[in-house]
Amino acid sequence: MRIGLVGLGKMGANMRTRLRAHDVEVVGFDRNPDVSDVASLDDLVAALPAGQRFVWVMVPAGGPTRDVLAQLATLLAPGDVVIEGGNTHYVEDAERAATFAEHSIGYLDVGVSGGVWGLENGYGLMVGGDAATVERALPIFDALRPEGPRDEGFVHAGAAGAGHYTKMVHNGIEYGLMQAYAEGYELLDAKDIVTDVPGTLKAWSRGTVVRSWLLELLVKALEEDPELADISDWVEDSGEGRWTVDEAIDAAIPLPVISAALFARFSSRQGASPAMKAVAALRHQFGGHDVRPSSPGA
Ligand SMILES: O=C(O)[C@H](O)[C@@H](O)[C@H](O)[C@H](O)COP(=O)(O)O
Repeated sequence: MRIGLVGLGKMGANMRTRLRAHDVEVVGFDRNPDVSDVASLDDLVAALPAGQRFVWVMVPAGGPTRDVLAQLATLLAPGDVVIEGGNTHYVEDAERAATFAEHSIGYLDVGVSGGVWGLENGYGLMVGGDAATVERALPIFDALRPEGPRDEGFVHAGAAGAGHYTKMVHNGIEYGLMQAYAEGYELLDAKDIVTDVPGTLKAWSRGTVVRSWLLELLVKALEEDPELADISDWVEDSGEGRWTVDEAIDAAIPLPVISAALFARFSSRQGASPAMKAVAALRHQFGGHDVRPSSPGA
């Protein structure tokens, strides 16, 4: 089997390597000529058999993905299939699938988890789209997913959008889990009677109820930098957590843990908190309680 792969950044380049190692021929295109197999998207499309093409798109979500999909819509032929593997907001998928369907081009949305470790461990895959198209693409998914039973690492989760929806919820859970481990780490670190924090976390990685891959990664991070001295406390977010919380609000489903984890990231970016200044000012107003002077620049 031979497929096209658009986007050869951190994720796409590793996926190309894994696909090739599993006997899937890959024609990769990236705007960076140093990593690209072909000079243009047109060349990628020309290198694949018309009507049987699979083109996996792995470029940043939002504008870059939309641009590539718009170009593919003009280049592909009936029978071809587009697989969109970025961290796209699921609300975009149904319309895209319908637009491609008007040209008899298949469209699958795929949530891809595993980060830079996916090359070695395989990628967790969550797929949305129609069953016949998913069936046709199974050899690609089988090459990318972890070794072992297909249903432990791959799911056809439902209709168009279900792949990105399930990845969104997965990422919301990821926010909550990371926050819980991080808070536990801080509490351990603050206690003088606990003299081996990294050792405690490492010990938890086998046998305990809270063992997990994220915990192993925290142990690894502390082995590399025991005080996390080289890492600032600023935490970005790429949108998945916000979409998860938006979705919960729409459905009136309480998500206290995931929301708190999202808001903790926002707090991480505030040098000084206007809200907490206001709380201190109010305590001072009604109770005459002491306030601390602000430090310069805060
Ligand atoms: O499952 C995964 O492999 C990760 O979730 C991956 O997709 C990526 O690292 C996150 O999207 C980062 O998301 P935030 O920037 O929102 O933390």
